[in-house]
Amino acid sequence: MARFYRPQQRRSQPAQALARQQVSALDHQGRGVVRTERGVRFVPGALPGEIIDLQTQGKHQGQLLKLHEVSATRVAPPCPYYANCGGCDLQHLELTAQRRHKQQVVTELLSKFADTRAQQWLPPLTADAWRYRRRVRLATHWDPKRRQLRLGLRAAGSKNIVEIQDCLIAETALTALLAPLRALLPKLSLVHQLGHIELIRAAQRLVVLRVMRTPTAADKKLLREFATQHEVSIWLQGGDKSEEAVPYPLNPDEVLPEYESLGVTLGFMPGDFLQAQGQLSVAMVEQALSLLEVNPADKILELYAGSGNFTIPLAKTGAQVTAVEGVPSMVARLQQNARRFGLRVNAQQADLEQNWQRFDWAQQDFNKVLLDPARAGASGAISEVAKRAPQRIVYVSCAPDTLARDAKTLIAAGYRLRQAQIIDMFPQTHHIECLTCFERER
Ligand SMILES: C[S@@+](CC[C@H](N)C(=O)[O-])C[C@H]1O[C@@H](n2cnc3c(N)ncnc32)[C@H](O)[C@@H]1O
Repeated sequence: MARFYRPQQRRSQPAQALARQQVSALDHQGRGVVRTERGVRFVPGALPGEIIDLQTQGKHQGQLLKLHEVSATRVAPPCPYYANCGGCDLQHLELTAQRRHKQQVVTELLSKFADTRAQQWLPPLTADAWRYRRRVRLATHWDPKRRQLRLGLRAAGSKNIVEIQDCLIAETALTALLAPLRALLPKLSLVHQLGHIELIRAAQRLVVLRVMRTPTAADKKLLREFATQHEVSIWLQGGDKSEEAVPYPLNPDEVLPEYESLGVTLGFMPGDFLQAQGQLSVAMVEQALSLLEVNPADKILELYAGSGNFTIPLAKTGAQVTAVEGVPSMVARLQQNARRFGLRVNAQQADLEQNWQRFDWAQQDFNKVLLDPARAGASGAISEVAKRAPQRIVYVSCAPDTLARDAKTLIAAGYRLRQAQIIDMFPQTHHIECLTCFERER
């Protein structure tokens, strides 16, 4: 019989209490950094300058046990679910300090990974710090014995559901639906086959139910009554279709939902990407166009275009725009949105991490590029962009670590980082959105 080498199971380290430790910094995930005698510990909830007791967890984590000296930037977290939910993991830090921290994180990562710094930091672009999210994903669990529904948010880094009556970062138009949903869902025959539920507030209010089977006629009747009573549009996703199933409206004559971009109203589908905050998204698009200094003579390549949030305002300036997006249905929506305004946009579907030689659109010249990738960044795409040597590049990022990695490629290709700016899209959380503008020097 064949014999295989079996590596020994790594022993987990026993937890240890460490007294009176100094917190030296905040890391890019908003955790306090403590340099103990036996290595660095990352402690959620701890702030720089504080003296704390902590309990070690695993190899590098720590749990905050007691505060001895408290930072002047600490505030009482207003959310009643703060201790269990973990979603708004910076709400114990005063708002201006949160914004300062985010700028510092981007500065440090750019310096560490790209050996560069912004020639100019613009003041953070801000809007409401609470009640700002226009999209909330709720988890559900049905206990058939007790006939009880759990409806809430998934605790950070866990599958546990934290039942909530309110969420202080979600728009009230969405949280107002929590109690009515709690009353409705147990009446549905498919309650035990419910997945997550998404609440969206764009021009309309939407409730998107992930269901593992098609609702019965009685379910549909209840859902329609709910839709009328609460003035929401209900969409269903899943049923007997695949994971990738596109949401479909409960009422077949439902119009396409809409959201606001800069000076335009655009159509989208519930499964499409939508920026977290409405008002700030519009301001961000305006700022990106301003940094790009768009004019009608420009030939612009826009990458990770979604349903056209930046594309349509770009094309409205009279510039020639080629917009590339990976998800085919979003490309179709982008084309629809361009037609809505009688604009000519060269909308293309492509996986931007593939070799660009095979893409016809990539063989043209562009003098400016705007890109807004997902958290993974644009490691393959950014090299292709650099090879084409556009004069100016505006990079919108929701992950400063991948931004810093990609910035390294641009700096090596002869670009300088002219401007950077924090977009405070996710206040109370460690998540960072940031605008950067690169210019070719040589
Ligand atoms: C942060 S969203 C930005 C969307 C749009 N700019 C907006 O403001 O609504 C990133 C987009 O990149 C797309 N995407 C992610 N990876 C991609 C890839 N490898 N190739 C092409 N598109 C991709 C996603 O589908 C998503 O629409």
